[in-house]
Amino acid sequence: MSGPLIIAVPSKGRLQENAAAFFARAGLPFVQNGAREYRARIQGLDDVEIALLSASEIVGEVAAGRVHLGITGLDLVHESVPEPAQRERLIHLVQPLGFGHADVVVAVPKAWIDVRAMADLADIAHDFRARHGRWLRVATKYIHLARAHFDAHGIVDYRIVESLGATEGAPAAGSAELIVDITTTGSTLAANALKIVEDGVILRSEAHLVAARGAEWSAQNLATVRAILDRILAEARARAVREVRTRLPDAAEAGRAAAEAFGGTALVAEGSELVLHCPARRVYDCVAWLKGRGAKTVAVFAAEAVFEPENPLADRLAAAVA
Ligand SMILES: Nc1ncnc2c1ncn2[C@@H]1O[C@H](COP(=O)(O)OP(=O)(O)OP(=O)(O)O)[C@@H](O)[C@H]1O
Ligand SMILES: O=P(O)(O)OC[C@H]1O[C@H](OP(=O)(O)OP(=O)(O)O)[C@H](O)[C@@H]1O
Ligand SMILES: [Mg+2]
Repeated sequence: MSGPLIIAVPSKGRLQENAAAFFARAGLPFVQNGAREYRARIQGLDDVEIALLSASEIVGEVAAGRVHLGITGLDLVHESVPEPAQRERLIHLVQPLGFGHADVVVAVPKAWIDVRAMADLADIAHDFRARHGRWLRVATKYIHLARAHFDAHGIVDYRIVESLGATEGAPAAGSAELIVDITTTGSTLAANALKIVEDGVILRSEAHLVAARGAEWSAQNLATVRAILDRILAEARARAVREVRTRLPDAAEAGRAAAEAFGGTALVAEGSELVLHCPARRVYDCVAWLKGRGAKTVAVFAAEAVFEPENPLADRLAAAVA
């Protein structure tokens, strides 16, 4: 028998709650695995093991092929495996998850009124060195992302000061002149009197489900991952549709026309019975249209899951790890 499918999920920090909620929504709730706090299981799936790690450790585990799947931020994926060809070879992006949005940005003191774009920063960096006899210092934990962006803008007169926390405080503390860090609402930057440089957005990040191309994927692991992705997709599809039920004398004809008009699907259109799946955002247009055709009672339901025969996420993943 092959080993379990291992999924690494953030155990702390910004992504933890959302990651657990994401699996729970798909009907895949975590249950604690006895006394081993850093391990959990998914209820009902015996051949899955959840490894609870920090978001940054997860990228390393995925890149090394020690886990099959992981949830982590795109910023960490790019920072941990900066070289594009290598990243492509090691990590398959299964799906963006719609949470954990954060931009990696270059930010300078608001008081630097002459610095608006990266080009201004290049001028300042050069002058700074001539004037102070030392390099401009950039505080960051995104060392590779910062270097690549500075390179791309032809900035060479600077030095990176590695920061492991409270990076935004570095300029005021005098340990660096500017920073590269993530921001979401901008409030931490504002509180520290920093502003984003115009072309200083290095990466727009979001939490992703990622797969390890270098892990050992047994046929059983692939089947399990397909079952998991089936449920994830079914939940996402369900959120996007409403089920509309009614009776009409010409249900078959009305079903065809409604499906075409609203971009939906007629699930049942026989005799006088009509069951439609309609995009959620168009559901009331669809109801009005059915009433216009003579429908009396029209009932609208939210679906819990909508399973379809095809699973493009699982197909792409299988191809990526083949
Ligand atoms: N303010 C934020 N809003 C939304 N997502 C964020 C925010 N800050 C960070 N993230 C995302 O969550 C990831 C993990 O950040 P977080 O600060 O939770 O990690 P951490 O637990 O501090 O990790 P470590 O201790 O390894 O640095 C980030 O890399 C980013 O993708
Ligand atoms: O733009 P904002 O909405 O203000 O968010 C940005 C801040 O959030 C993150 O820090 P976090 O609170 O996770 O603390 P940490 O640095 O200890 O990880 C990030 O490192 C920024 O400091
Ligand atoms: Mg943080």
